[in-house]
Amino acid sequence: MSTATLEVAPEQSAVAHTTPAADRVRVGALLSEVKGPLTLAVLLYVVSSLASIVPLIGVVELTRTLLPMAWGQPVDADHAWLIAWIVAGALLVRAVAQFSALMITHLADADLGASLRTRIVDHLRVVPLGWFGTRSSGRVKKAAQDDVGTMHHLVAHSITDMTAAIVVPVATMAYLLVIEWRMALVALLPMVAAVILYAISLGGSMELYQRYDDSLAEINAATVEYARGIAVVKAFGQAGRAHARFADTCQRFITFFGQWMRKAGLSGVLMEIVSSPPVALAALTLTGVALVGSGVPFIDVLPGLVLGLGISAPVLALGFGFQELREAQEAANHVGELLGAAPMPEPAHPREPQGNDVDVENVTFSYNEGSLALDGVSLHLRPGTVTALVGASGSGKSSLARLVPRFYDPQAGAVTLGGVPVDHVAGDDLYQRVGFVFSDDYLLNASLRDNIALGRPEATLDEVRSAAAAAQIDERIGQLPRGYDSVLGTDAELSGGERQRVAIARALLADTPILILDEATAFADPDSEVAIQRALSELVRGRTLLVIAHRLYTIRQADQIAVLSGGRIVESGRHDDLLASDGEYARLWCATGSDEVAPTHIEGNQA
Ligand SMILES: Nc1ncnc2c1ncn2[C@@H]1O[C@H](COP(=O)(O)OP(=O)(O)OP(=O)(O)O)[C@@H](O)[C@H]1O
Repeated sequence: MSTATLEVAPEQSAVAHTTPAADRVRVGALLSEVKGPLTLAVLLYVVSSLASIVPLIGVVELTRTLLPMAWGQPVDADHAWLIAWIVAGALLVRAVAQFSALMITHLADADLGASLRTRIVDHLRVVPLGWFGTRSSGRVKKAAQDDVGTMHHLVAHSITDMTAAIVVPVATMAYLLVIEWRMALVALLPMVAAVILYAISLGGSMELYQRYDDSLAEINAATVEYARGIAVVKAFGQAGRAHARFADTCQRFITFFGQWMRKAGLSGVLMEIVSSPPVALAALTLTGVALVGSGVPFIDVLPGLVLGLGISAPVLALGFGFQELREAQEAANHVGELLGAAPMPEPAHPREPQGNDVDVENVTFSYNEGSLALDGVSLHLRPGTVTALVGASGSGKSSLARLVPRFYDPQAGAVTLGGVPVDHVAGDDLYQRVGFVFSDDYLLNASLRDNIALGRPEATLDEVRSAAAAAQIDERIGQLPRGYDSVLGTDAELSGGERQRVAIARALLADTPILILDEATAFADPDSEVAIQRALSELVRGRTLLVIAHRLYTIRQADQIAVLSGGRIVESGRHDDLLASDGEYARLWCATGSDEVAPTHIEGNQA
């Protein structure tokens, strides 16, 4: 391995993580769609590589033809011209073949990049909404951007470079063996030595590469953590400790890298030295002189001197090629992992819900094979009523709420909408009936008008404005320099509470009969609590609302309160009845709810 190949690898491999075996994808499988153009490019590179040797052979043959001049003998001028024309022709063929091959590989790369990105984006449309968590945007960015970029180098350059690195030495060797086999063998020696040293430096390298990737990932994570948390750690007077942790991580990497260099570096440096042109030239010159001294004609030694360098020089290119192949394999694994995410099955024969009753029937759900997030839960949401889910942190409120818009499918039991299991309702139909405002609600990098009209792109500006007015955000948008045309993040920045009101305006305009709301979201910004509360009162009117309640005082008037504990509904009823029964709700109320001064609350539709 060359020292160059040991230099800091591209960033993308630094954040690599171990891919589950099931999701590993061979690079070849990803490249299969550009197999035709790549094969053509490789063939053209074979031609170009062979053509690149011709001028060197031409020099030898020209010398052979013109050598008689040195002794004052006539030369065959026609033959000399023929060689010159063949050399010129070969140079032309080489240029055309190389240019065509590179054109083909770059076009194939563009096709492959577009196709992989399209496959990734298409696949994101069918994965369950629950797949999109905190890590998902990073994973998608890495696969669609970094990993597809890594494939670019392989497709556009490495495959052709490696073709040349194999064809040139093999063809040169064949030619030299025919002319003077001893020069051929000496020319081969540096390559053999380089390959042995490369194998030595590769010993255990897969494990070392993995450790290298892991170490870089650790440094990346430590850097991000340090940069993100610096305000907090400084405020708590712990900047020194945080820095020390970061410095420790770097030191561990330096120690590991030093050990690796000591182990693999020496053979890497030796490999570079033995495959370098001066070493090969020295060996060939000494051999040539010895052969001429023993009576071999100089003209038979000359080809070895002129072409011998071409045998060992490509070893480095092969080393780089293998390194790039390894990185492409890593990238292919990440892309495969993303494309392997199980899609949310769409019903083959969708059914139309009859009405807007939501029934959760004896549902059991877990995120993984560990503990159950929901255990035998049943709940009925009557149209036009407000149901609140309450319970301690981790009791399963969000999990239950997210089953209705099919973020996940339960392992047992069913969630039905209008009498039809939600997994039998077409996705578009489901989202026209069920809307949600969750804490991680995302506003697009688009105009406020487009953000609000997301669910109804055909809505007029007046409709958008009246939804915004009901959500108590119209006035604030009016104050922005470009009003409803303001683009978030470019023309306008909004506070957390204001963003929430935009999300509520969006839900209002989408006008779904069923709405699921994370109340913590709605009250994220205390300053705008009253404004948001007014917006919510609009939202509730005439709709079925399922609210994940964190502040009990806000849901005292709810039509139904379901109390969750350890993934089970342990109580349900209205506020007064639940208090009277002196159970879990009464305990929660005493612990939190009754202490609050309630400026506002969500009114039940039937209250
Ligand atoms: N994406 C996830 N992957 C794995 N486990 C999860 C995931 N989300 C939640 N859980 C687990 O499922 C259980 C129920 O969590 P859930 O978020 O539904 O509770 P919650 O009552 O909404 O909590 P909180 O009030 O803190 O938001 C918890 O044990 C939680 O750790």
